[in-house]
Amino acid sequence: MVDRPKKPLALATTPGLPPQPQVNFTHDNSRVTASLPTGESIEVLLYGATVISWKNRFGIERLWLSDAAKLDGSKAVRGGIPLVFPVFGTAPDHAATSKLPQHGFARNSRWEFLGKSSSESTGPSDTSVKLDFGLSSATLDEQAKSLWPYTFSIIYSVTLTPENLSTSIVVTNDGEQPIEFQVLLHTYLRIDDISKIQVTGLEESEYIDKVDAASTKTQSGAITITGETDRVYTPAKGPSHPVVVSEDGEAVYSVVRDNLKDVVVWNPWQQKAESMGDFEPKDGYKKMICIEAGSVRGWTTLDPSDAFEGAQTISD
Ligand SMILES: O=P(O)(O)OC[C@H]1O[C@H](O)[C@H](O)[C@@H](O)[C@@H]1O
Repeated sequence: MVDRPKKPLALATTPGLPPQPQVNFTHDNSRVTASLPTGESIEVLLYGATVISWKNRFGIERLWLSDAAKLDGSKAVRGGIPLVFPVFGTAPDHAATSKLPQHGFARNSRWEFLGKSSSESTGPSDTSVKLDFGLSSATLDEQAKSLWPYTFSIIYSVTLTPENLSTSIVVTNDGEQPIEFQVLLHTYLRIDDISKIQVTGLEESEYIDKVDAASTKTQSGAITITGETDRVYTPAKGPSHPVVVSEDGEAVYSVVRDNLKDVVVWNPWQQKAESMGDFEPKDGYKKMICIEAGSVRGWTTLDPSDAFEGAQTISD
């Protein structure tokens, strides 16, 4: 049988109104996909609301996803953009989150798909699409609820435009006691060759070096990756100052943050990649770098009825 290209889903038009932007969209029990008239596309699993694919208009994948990543809900996805909430790593000394698994429950929970909206300003060439996902104490599974018994709701929005991908999180405290949390957008960016990578935008910033006894250091110059790297930066420049990943001197990604004060830079390198059962191929560490926007040094306190919003925009 010959594989025919799928026909774009034409959205209904109403006489008198301009035609709706044409976004190709699918939604089933496990994932949501969308693509723009200009060719860019995204794929999001309901498990963890994990973005597992972001392709540019030429169909080239921008996110790294392990060949051995579990996509069936049995384990957090190794790759894409897992969402870390309400704890980064583990926090044995922080009573409220001490019982939670590494990186919390958001990446292991099944999210609800709340809907999509698309918009255009001048025509199909600038159509964008936003997908909204929800997780709350009402939909959280019993086990996670028993480990973190707060009343909350989260809306996570993934917006694709021809120029960039944005992910934003809004956490609301619907309960009667303050909530303390950490949050991180754990983005695995796909690159060609780690030895040619430079990360700029974090010069003069203080960081915690997790591979050197959590010592505090100050970045001098651009970051290059020559071994296992696991650092929590608190950027010296504001969130709108981009963190740029360059390959062979050419900027390949730029990450701008909104209300996310920290940036984690992670590459497991050879030995750690070997030790992770779901990391394939084993030399895949040469093809990825995690630039993770979040708020993970200390805790964000959310009073009853308050909401926190944080976002990142990645341009390629
Ligand atoms: O293996 P995971 O639980 O997905 O964590 C993967 C990595 O996430 C972050 O980048 C942390 O800083 C690392 O210490 C951790 O190894």
